[in-house]
Amino acid sequence: MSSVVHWIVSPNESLSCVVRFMNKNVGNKKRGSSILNFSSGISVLSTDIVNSSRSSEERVYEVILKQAALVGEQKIMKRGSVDLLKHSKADAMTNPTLLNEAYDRCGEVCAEYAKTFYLVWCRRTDELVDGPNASHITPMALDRWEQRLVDLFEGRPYDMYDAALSDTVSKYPVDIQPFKDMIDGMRLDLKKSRYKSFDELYLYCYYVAGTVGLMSVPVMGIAPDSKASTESVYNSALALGIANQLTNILRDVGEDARRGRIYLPQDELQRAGLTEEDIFRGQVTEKWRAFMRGQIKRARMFFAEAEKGVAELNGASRWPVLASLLLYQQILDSIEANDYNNFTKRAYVGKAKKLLSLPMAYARTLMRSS
Ligand SMILES: CC(C)=CCC/C(C)=C/CC/C(C)=C/CC/C(C)=C/COP(=O)(O)OP(=O)(O)O
Repeated sequence: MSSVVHWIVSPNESLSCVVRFMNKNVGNKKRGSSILNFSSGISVLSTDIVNSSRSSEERVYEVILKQAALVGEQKIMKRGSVDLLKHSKADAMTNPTLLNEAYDRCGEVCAEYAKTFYLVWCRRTDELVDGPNASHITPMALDRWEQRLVDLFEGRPYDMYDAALSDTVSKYPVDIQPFKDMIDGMRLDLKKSRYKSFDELYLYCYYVAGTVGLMSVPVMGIAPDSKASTESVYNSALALGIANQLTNILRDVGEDARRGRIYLPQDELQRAGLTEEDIFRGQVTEKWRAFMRGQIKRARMFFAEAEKGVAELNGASRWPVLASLLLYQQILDSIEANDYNNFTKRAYVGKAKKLLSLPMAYARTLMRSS
């Protein structure tokens, strides 16, 4: 059995969102005060890969504001005692047996693939560009996938998995934008294998992972007694996605280079006196260690930002989120323990450490809620 804890966000909506830990393989602040600070001193440039003069962070913050507004609207609707379920967009799935089966199927997918954290729709999107058929994937296929997304948001799911998500988005204040942005991330991945600056890399991390945080919070819910602004909670959720993705990137430098990809800011590599050839050669030098120290420091800053938001989530979500944060963060420790050899040694967190993270996370969430 690979998983010790299997957490489901909401008891009956059992699964458009599932967190799994312990897999055998797993080797009212406003913007400006937080995320911007992470990158300052490293590089906040206005280089934009989406043909706009806005910086990536501004682009992402607009999505957060839209999401926060949606939560506000839902509160007003509830106060006006409108039964959201009665007005559900998901007319196609009024059959509860079918719907339960749809959620069960999603559960099976999670049980099969999830290592740390998992959303079925995200997995399927990722599979399009990273799965066995990835070499045949075209921008047109991604366009069709996006149309399917729009359809399911409008209550016209295409299959069982879509039906579960369609049901969930009809019941929670979930905005479609992060989902669309994730597909944009896949489009980007098809054509781009280098990142000029951290600003470019940040946008990529938002597309493929920050979006996951934004999709999750409306379902997890913010604690009713939370004093934090909705934006600040979304900001932390975004930070967790970014932190996880940066960690993933740092863990997989060698593996990615063997696929001809370098997900590291080129300007920072240059400043560290490193060339692409150094990465393809994969030698751990003093320059590489110094560069990696800076990258790890930045990833940890995003984890710290994320942690601030955990206490603001609904009680049931705090522990699994914090546990997943602590687990993933330890991959950074493991890169250090490997003396920064992320070319040929895979950084992973051992079972004992993983097991220990669970009660630690539990104790910390108890301390916060008391
Ligand atoms: C902190 C607050 C307020 C809320 C939490 C919001 C959430 C749930 C954010 C999670 C974001 C997330 C998990 C993004 C995915 C990033 C990522 C790199 C996932 C990799 O997952 P796996 O594929 O299981 O990992 P491995 O590649 O290590 O196997």
